[in-house]
Amino acid sequence: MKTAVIVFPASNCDRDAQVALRQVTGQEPHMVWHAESELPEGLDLVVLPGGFAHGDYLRTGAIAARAKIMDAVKKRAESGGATLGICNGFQILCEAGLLPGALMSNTNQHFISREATLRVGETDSPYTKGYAAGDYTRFPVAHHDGNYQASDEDLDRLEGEGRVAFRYVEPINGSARSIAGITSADGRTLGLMPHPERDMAEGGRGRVFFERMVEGLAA
Ligand SMILES: NC(=O)CC[C@H](N)C(=O)O
Repeated sequence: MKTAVIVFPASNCDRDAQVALRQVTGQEPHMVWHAESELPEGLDLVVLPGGFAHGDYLRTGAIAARAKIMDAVKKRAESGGATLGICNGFQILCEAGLLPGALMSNTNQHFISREATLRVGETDSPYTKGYAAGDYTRFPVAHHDGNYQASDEDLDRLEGEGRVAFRYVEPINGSARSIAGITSADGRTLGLMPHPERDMAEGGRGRVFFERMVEGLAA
C-alpha cells in the first residue's frame, strides 16, 4: 500500500505516523514537505499528521490549510482519495474546507494530555468498517484545540448522513455532540482528534485501528 505523510513546519507527529504506516503496510511512506506542489502518483492514503503547524498561529491549522501541497491534497481528496487527518491534521482538514466545522479551544482552556474512551459511531468508512457500531476503543489524546464545533445544520447533516465516526464517551473538551472524529460525505476522508499512532505496540488499540484501516482501504 502506497502512503504519504505531509510534513508542515512544526508538525510533531509526522514520524509517529511514518512509523505506524510502515508497521501496518510493510512499505516506506513518502514524506512530503508542505511546500511541494505534487503528491507522488498512485497513493492509497495521505495522512495529515498531528502537531502545531506554523505554531498554531492565527487559528490552528489555518496557515497549513493554505500550504502549496494542499491544492494537490484537496484535489485528490475531493476525487475520493483516502485522506486521514489526525489531531492537527483534523484541524487542517476543517480549515481547508474538506470537512465541515472547526476545532476551537478546549472549554477548560488547558492542553489535555490523557487517554480517552471512544465509541464507534458509523462503520461505513474504510477507517471504521472493521469495528461494530457501538464498539469502544481508547486512544491517547493531546490537544489544546479539540473542541469540535459546527452549525446545528452541519451537525444534523453529519449525524443524518452517518458521518460521525467516533465520539468521546465522557465530555473532555466541549466538542459538540461529543464528536471526536468525522468523515467526508463519501467516507474517504477521516478527521480524528485522538492519536491512534501513539499506541502501536502489538495488540495496542491504535495498532488495531491502523490494521483495520489498511484492511478497509484494501477491500
Ligand atoms: N497533538 C496535536 O496535533 C496538537 C494539535 C493542536 N495544535 C492543538 O494543540 O490543539
